[in-house]
Amino acid sequence: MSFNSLCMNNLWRSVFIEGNIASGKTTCLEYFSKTSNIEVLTEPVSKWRNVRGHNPLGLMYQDPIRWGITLQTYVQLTMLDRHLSTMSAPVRMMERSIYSAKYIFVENLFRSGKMPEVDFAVLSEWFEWITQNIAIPVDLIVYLQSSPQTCHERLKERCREEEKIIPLEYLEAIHQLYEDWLIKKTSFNVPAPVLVIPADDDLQKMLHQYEENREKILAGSNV
Ligand SMILES: Nc1ncnc2c1ncn2[C@@H]1O[C@H](COP(=O)(O)OP(=O)(O)O)[C@@H](O)[C@H]1O
Ligand SMILES: Cc1cn([C@H]2C[C@H](O)[C@@H](COP(=O)(O)O)O2)c(=O)[nH]c1=O
Repeated sequence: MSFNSLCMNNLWRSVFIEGNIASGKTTCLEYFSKTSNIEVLTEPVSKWRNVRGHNPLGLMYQDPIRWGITLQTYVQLTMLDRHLSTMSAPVRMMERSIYSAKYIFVENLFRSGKMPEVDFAVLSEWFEWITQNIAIPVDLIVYLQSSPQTCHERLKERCREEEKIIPLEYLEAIHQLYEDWLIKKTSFNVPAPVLVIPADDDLQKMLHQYEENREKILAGSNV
């Protein structure tokens, strides 16, 4: 689809790229960032690692019961900021969303007993207020569906300091929450159609899959 036809038909599209930690989201976005007329918004992980000299991501992994609420409050704010920023191209591809922050990561902390009930209640009130009062545009969710084992391998290879202590079981829990949300659709509201891309393959095969799905992604449609 050409830039002109997208603009003329007022077809501005917002696509979330979802998936487990180290499933390949950033790599996928880097690939599409080479395409003109696509705006790519990666996750603000650098902010989560450094807010005014503090590292809430690192603190959360060290002591989730104490610092989970701190990280997740900041994740929610920075995601909302990303969602509400003015689009600079007819297609926006954004890494994760305010939805996955809540439905996957906050949920996982709470279910695993690592977030006190009062912290979960306060975050939930914030989340519900935001999503009921502020329009968050989304046309399509692309789910990079990878096995927790693959993610574990890639995570070790990437070697982000804060994540060195993540065990396979953590990735399995995140995987299950993603599957319940986006595949089985049994846990939470899914705010847009879902396009599933299997993501265990090597890089070359993944690039091929991205090409095969390019038109759907540009059109913001899973059919
Ligand atoms: N298809 C792939 N095969 C092998 N390694 C990959 C593949 N895609 C990404 N990687 C590597 O795995 C690590 C995590 O990828 P990344 O794109 O950062 O994942 P995410 O953004 O989902 O956390 C990086 O080191 C990246 O180079
Ligand atoms: C959205 C979100 C993320 N995190 C953590 C999980 C990872 O350690 C990083 C994000 O890295 P990725 O390679 O982009 O998956 O942030 C979190 O703890 N809570 C969240 O809501």
